Amino acid sequence: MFQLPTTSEGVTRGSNRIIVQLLVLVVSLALYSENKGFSSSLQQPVEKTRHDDLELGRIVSYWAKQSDRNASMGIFRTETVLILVVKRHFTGEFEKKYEHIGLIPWLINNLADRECDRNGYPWTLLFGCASWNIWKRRNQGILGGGSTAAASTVKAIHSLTGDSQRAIDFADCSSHELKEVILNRHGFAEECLVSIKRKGKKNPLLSRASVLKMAVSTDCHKAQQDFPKVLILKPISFIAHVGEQHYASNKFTFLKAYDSSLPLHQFLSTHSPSIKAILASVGTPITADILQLLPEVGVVVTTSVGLNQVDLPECRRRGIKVANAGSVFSDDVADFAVGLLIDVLRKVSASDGYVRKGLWATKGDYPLGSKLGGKRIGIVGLGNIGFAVAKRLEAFGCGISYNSRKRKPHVSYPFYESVCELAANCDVLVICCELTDQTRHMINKEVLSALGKEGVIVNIGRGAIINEKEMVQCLVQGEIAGAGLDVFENEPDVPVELFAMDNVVLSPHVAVFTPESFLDLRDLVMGNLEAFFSNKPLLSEYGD
Ligand SMILES: O=CC(=O)O
Repeated sequence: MFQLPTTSEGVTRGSNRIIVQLLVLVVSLALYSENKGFSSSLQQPVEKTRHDDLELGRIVSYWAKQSDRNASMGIFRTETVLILVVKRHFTGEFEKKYEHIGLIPWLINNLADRECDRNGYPWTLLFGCASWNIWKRRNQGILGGGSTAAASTVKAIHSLTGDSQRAIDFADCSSHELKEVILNRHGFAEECLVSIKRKGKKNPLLSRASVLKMAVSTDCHKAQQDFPKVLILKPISFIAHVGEQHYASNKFTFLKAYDSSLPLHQFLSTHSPSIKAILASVGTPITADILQLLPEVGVVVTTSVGLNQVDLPECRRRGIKVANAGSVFSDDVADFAVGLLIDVLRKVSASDGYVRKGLWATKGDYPLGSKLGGKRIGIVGLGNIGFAVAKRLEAFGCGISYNSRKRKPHVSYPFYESVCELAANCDVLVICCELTDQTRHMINKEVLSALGKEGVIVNIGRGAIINEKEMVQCLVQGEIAGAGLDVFENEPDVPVELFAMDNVVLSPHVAVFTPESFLDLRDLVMGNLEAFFSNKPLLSEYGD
């Protein structure tokens, strides 16, 4: 049975009821909130129910799903905070079960009060959930789980959102022994204690809630000032996708240049002493000019696999570490590459358009596509992604050969030192390499001519690896058979000639993105930043 750490049975039962109400409320909230607003019925006390461990597990599981779904649909995003408090013996099991949402590791790392409570109850954190909106609307504190709960919750809220005002608003509760718990057990600042004592003397009626507010205010403010900053220059779409609350840490805070009205130059100069790291996406150039303004930066963490947006030589010169998205996208992007190839060969999109336009009935059958099995595939760049593409196409019965900077000693596929030679011996080229000075426009007219009239090119690397003008010309003149393109030289601009071609399949640089890979990316990004701030090796440090 799930129990609360209170001194008497009566209080325990009372607290249990509040927790149960809270749980039911949040589950209801998840159900009601989608496009419906919050029903007033949510404010009614709910019937007392017995929740054993199984029930608790089910609720957590339900919530985990809701929270995933809502994060990916962008409904709750920053509005909802989940704070879980589980018995100590739960944690190992939960850690495994819910590691995909990163919640339990977050709790374990971030909530300090994991030891037994002072009554010796062998469990750790409080279970509670809340939505800012609903609590703000009701203007009511929620914390019925005792002082430990109150303090944990407030700390968690601050850590999750990095927003002390929210934590303070939230803390408007009347819980027992807050002062003792917050000041002594949670290590709030000494000056805060002094100030509270002074105020308390002047006003003996000073509420516990005010004490908590002051304590949190001082602590949060201090903590926020002390945290080193991670600079974000432009909005990163996948953070919004996963939900910004999943990017909180007690080791650093995010500093968003795009939220400031200051010109970038001025903004960077103002904050440069506290900026120790940069988080950048694929569309955010990290140039020598920017790095020059940020002498304290020690790491650039990117949300992309490709690093062509980062001035790598300048980072090397300055001793700045660089971490990329490692292999989190490899499977998704490899699936997509195979999808593009099948689409081009078997004319999936083209015949879809044919049916939709009603041409099947009027013009008869659509021209047949060509078989994938047996095709000779040339992989350009046999890294994680190239290898994943090769494995998949091997399973379709294709023959694989490759070109890479170097021959891979443990790979049995035939290796071609020259990409032109590879093209001459293949039916399909799949571009999986990085964009560098060496690979820019590596796929030119000569390579495409070597690929030949029956040849197909698939590009999920970077647009500029192909000389786009020459490729378009080859397609227009029928010098190659088709193309599957996820990336382009000047995104989001796509050569208009391609729009009319049935033998070309286009997608808007999405090959890497799935909600599932975003969650993995979140863990990797946070892991890299946390590692940097703890002086540990980065999880996906880029080395060439
Ligand atoms: O294109 C996307 C990436 O490099 O991750």
